[in-house]
Amino acid sequence: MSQSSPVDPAKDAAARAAVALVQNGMKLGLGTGSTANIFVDRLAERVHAEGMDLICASTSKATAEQARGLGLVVEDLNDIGWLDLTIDGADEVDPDLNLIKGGGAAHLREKIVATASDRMVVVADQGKVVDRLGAFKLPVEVIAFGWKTTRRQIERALERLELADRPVILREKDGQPVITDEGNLILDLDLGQIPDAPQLARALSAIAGVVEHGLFLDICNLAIIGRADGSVVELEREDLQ
Ligand SMILES: O=C[C@H](O)[C@H](O)[C@H](O)COP(=O)(O)O
Repeated sequence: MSQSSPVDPAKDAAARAAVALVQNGMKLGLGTGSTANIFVDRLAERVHAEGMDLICASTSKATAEQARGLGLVVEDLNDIGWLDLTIDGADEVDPDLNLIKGGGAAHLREKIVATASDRMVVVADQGKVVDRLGAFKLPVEVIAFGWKTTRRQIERALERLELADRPVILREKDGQPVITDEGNLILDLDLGQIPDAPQLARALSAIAGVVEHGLFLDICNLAIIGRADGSVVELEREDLQ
């Protein structure tokens, strides 16, 4: 996180509230993206102020570099084994704490880390809260080999789910395909609205060439939503059942 640019107060409020959940000795998953980056900054401040002893697993090369640069201990998930808590951002959060993630192309590692954790907590600003998932284009990580065929299979699956003619777009940056940390491509599904997220998740996971989609269903335990005035609202799964 660059400290030269002003920190978004809503993201900062959520990040600070999340740092308070961290306990000494924890094995902690670190997310990816601008809100997760602020969390890592605030976490490092507390770790140094209090002499905390943490071991972190990162969801991306970028976050690992940031965290190590701030003096945090980052180890391979294989060596850590299981995590107490993961804190990560999200692109959309619905009322059941289902998420769309992957706007930063990191959702594959993010899902592995989140599901290897006792708890996953999302930090986000109010703008990420939606009634129904799908306005944010759903990221799907695919193998580069035969990716156009995989795209066609995705389009066919969408047709079967009565989501025909929704654009499936290869993500590019500076005119080049975005390559994930795992060396794959990202297809963004412009769905507008997702009527049945579990059904879509199953359909995408069944396609050869799809590595992972950005739907995080029944994974998040708590969402800390920051507001511009610096206040936060906490949405817990238990509250919603
Ligand atoms: O791949 C990226 C991640 O899923 C991010 O956590 C997500 O895109 C949210 O990022 P930000 O906090 O920058 O909005």
